[in-house]
Amino acid sequence: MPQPTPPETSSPHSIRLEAVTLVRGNQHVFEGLTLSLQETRIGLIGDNGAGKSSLFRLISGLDQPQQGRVVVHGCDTQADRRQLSKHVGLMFQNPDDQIIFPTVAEELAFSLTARGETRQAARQQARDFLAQRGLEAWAGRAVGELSQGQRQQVCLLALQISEPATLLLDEPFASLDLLSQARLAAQLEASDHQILVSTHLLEHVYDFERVLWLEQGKVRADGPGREVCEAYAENVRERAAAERGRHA
Ligand SMILES: Nc1ncnc2c1ncn2[C@@H]1O[C@H](COP(=O)(O)OP(=O)(O)OP(=O)(O)O)[C@@H](O)[C@H]1O
Repeated sequence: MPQPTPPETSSPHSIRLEAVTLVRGNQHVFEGLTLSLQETRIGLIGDNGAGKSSLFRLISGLDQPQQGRVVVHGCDTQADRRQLSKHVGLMFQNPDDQIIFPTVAEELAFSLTARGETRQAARQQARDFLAQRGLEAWAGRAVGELSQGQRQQVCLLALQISEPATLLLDEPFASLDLLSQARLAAQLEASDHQILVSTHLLEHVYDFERVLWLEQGKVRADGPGREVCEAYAENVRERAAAERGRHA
């Protein structure tokens, strides 16, 4: 008997941008960008304004392209919006853009109610999830009284509890102290999710199997983390030296 063709959603890690044009304000951020992202660990690097956050906004369905399409694990981000949260979760660069609820447990529970859990079950699961990580004391804490780095941790926990197949982490190390950075790096290494990380701290993506260097909405380099990070760092050194020369 012929076997049915498996749906595209069965592909474990598959994100495709097909000839995507994105305009934000009056800025053409991407023009005809085509990308296939299947590796388990992918880093995004590049100057401020290169398009890293915009790429995450497209993949998570927050922004829609003016042309082309974005397909995440078989879900078209425009046509299948309701399915998308199962497949992809975005941790914002600024936790205050993500957090809605006054307490940590409520914020985590929201990730579950958004996926159909009852409020009571979601609250209990949130408390259990925190307790499993030795963070039971955080459950009732007011988010507004946490530090920026702690709020970032809450955002990551809120993503992890809902277990999307792909995590998009926008500068997750930016506000963390060194020990917290090391903890997060170890956590990411141990995770079996597909994880895309945008960062200016190159050491955190240096060993990734794939890193994209974005420059003004285009892919300037794409390859193993070590090669791409070294090429970008060299380019930055050259530009900094040229600037020093001009000001001398
Ligand atoms: N809310 C917005 N409205 C209009 N244009 C925007 C908006 N946010 C970003 N842009 C533009 O989109 C382009 C890409 O910005 P994006 O935030 O994606 O860059 P980035 O690589 O994430 O930068 P950073 O390293 O500073 O976070 C920039 O030219 C920026 O001016």
